[in-house]
Order: sequence, then structure tokens, then C-alpha cells
Amino acid sequence: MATNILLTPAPLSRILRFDIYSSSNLRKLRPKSPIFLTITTARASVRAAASTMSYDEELAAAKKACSLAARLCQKVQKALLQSDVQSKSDKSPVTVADYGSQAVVSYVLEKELPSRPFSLVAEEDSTDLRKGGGEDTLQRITKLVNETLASEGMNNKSPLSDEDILASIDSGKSVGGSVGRHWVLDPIDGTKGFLRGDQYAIALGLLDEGKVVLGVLACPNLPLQPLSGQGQQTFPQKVGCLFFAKEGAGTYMQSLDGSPPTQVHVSATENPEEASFFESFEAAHSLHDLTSLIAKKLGVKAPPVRIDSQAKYGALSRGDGAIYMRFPHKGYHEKIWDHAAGCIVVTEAGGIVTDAAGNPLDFSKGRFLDLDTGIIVTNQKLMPTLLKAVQESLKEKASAL
Ligand SMILES: Nc1ncnc2c1ncn2[C@@H]1O[C@H](COP(=O)(O)O)[C@@H](OP(=O)(O)O)[C@H]1O
Ligand SMILES: [Mg+2]
Ligand SMILES: [Mg+2]
Ligand SMILES: [Mg+2]
Repeated sequence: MATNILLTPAPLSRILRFDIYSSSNLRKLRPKSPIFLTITTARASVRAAASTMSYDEELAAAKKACSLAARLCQKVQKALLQSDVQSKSDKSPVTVADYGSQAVVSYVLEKELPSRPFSLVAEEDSTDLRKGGGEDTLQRITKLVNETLASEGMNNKSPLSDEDILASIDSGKSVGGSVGRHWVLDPIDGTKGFLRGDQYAIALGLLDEGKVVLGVLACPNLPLQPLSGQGQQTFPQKVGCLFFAKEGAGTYMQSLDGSPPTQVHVSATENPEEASFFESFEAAHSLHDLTSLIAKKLGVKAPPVRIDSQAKYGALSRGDGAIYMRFPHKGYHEKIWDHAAGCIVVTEAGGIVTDAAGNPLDFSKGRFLDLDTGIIVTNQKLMPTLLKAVQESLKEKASAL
């Protein structure tokens, strides 16, 4: 009996439900027979299409949210008044832009994806804003957020109140984890760079069942052209990059003002001597002496390119440099929002991100990464050599203590 397989142009959801051939019937077919291969291939492609398509709406919402948050941050950075800087209980700086960016991203995601359950793991919360003396800062944030949303024609009929802003900021209290979907947001990664007028990033990732499945990095001060040495700009260039990546679909970059996206790939450098490496601008965030020992062992000639934030992941994903190393001082716990978006932006561009023992980063364990010693990032060809140099250098450092 000829089995005519009707692949009617039904909506994907119906095709998925209407199994072309139930698995039990499939088992009755002779494996490798033409009909068996046709059906299994069709099922696989429908599933693959469904899985990448299932994040399209989320990616569009994430790009819109990060681009709007970037607009708010650029405005604040331009007119950075001292009153906009506070320090949190952990003594790290936070600005009205950090809070404003978090409120914008959370508001836009909820607005653009109304039918989706909403869970957000984000860096900031409203504790300090609710304390006495926080009122005028809160009013500045509310005004900034409403102006930013109105510039996109969003909610200008009913501006958000101070309470709405506090609620939006506090929607980021989820602990994430290995079940379900969770957005992971660093509203300004590289606040110190932001305050210095240097690099910073709005970093938004999506966790699904503990895995990062999409990531967006808005880097308002990153030049569209490749970074020259030392990461500083040699002459005024067009700046403002938006990187985005979705599981299995590659990494793309476009200008923040919306040029057509181009696909990017990590550097193909195989010879460490030709490689350059990124590291934190802040010596307090990464052991510069250790990274220079590793670089020497590798024979890297170029000096380190030290820039703030996950802009490093973005620059590496498009091949500006071949290696990124991060070795926090003892006792520091890396947070998932400092790496989720950057990690998928690099891996979907053909790179590898591991801890110092070569394990992939595990984002499923809550708000922190439990990793071994540090984070190393490079392309497939250089990773074995880098890992070896890292482990030898860590041993040497340990025996020198
Ligand atoms: N002692 C430390 N060691 C490592 N990272 C640290 C640190 N103190 C702060 N950080 C993190 O480093 C991030 C900036 O990364 P980079 O060093 O690549 O610029 C900061 O993000 P925020 O600016 O969002 O707070 C902060 O989370
Ligand atoms: Mg911070
Ligand atoms: Mg950060
Ligand atoms: Mg931050």
C-alpha cells in the first residue's frame, strides 16, 4: 500500500501534533527503507525548525528591550551627574542607568511576550531606592524610563509611576535554575567602565531548562570596526553594536541604530604567537599577573586588550582578538548575568567558553556560577593549547606560594 505522506502546509503546531507517522508504526517499517528515511528526515527537520522558531519571538523582544535600554544608558552617560552614582551594600557602584535599564528591559519583555510566563534573574533590586533619601533618584529613574519608552511610542498614554518602576526593577528576583525558562539580565555590565566613559554592555540571556538558548549584547561604546590594540579607539568612529545569538542559529552583529545584521565568526588564528587576548580593565576583577604568565607561556606577542564588560565577548565573537581570560581574586563568586549572554554570543560564533579545568559553564545552579578558578574563551583550534598553558601556569603559581 503506497503510503502517501501528506505534508499539508498546516501550521507548524498542527504538524507537530499530527505525527507524520506514529513511532509505533514507524517501527514496523524496514529501517533504512526509502519510506522510513523520508519520514524520519521529515520529522527531524520539523522538530529542528520548531526548536529554532520557538525562540524567534523571544529574540525579537530581547533585541527591542536591549536597544531601548541602551538608548537610556547613552542619554545618562552623556549627562552623567554626580547625583546619578550610588554604591550598593557590596560597595559596587550603581547608577540611575543601571536601575533604569533594568526597569526598561523588564517592562518591554513583559509587554512584548504577554502570554509567556515571566521569570527574570537580574543584578539590581530596589532596596537602596526604597531607603530614605532615595526619592529624588527614583524620580530621575521614572522620568528617564518614561522618556525612553515614549521615544519608542510605548505607554506614552499612561506613564509609569515610581511604584511601577520599583516593581519592574524587583521583577528580577528570580533565582533561575534548571527548570523552566528564565531571563538573565545585567542591566549595565561594566558599571565602572560606564562611569569612566568607556565600554559597558546591556547583557540579556534566556535560560531554558538550565541552558542558555539565546543572548543579546548591546555595546553602545563599541566601534563597529574591529578594535585596534589596547582596545582604545584611535580616531572617532561609528560606535554602538548589537550582538545576538540563538541556539543553533549563529551569531549576528548590527549597529545599534539598526543596520542590517551580518553574521560574525571568531578568529581562526591557530598560532598563539599571532593571537591577542582580552581581559578585564579592572585589575580588581582579574589576576593580570596570572594572565601575563599564561600569555608568555603561549608565546603571545601582543599586549593584553583591557576593556570593561561583556563587550569583550562581543569583540571576540567577531574576531577582534582570539582569547579572553578571567581569573577573579580568591573568594569571588561569578554571577550568571556577567556571562550568560556573552557565552552564547561566542559559542554560536564558533568559539568555546570553559572554566580553567575545561568544563563548560553551568548556568543551571541559580544566581551564581560554580566554576573552577576562572573562565577561558577562544576558538576550537587554540583551546587545547590554551588549556594546557592555563593548567601549567596555575600549578606554577600554586607551587610558588
Ligand atoms: N572582585 C571581582 N572579581 C571579578 N569580577 C568582579 C569583581 N567585582 C565585580 N566584578 C564583576 O565584574 C563585572 C564587570 O566585568 P569586567 O571586569 O569584565 O568589566 C561587574 O559587573 P557590573 O559592572 O555589572 O557590576 C561585576 O559583576
Ligand atoms: Mg554591578
Ligand atoms: Mg556585570
Ligand atoms: Mg551590572
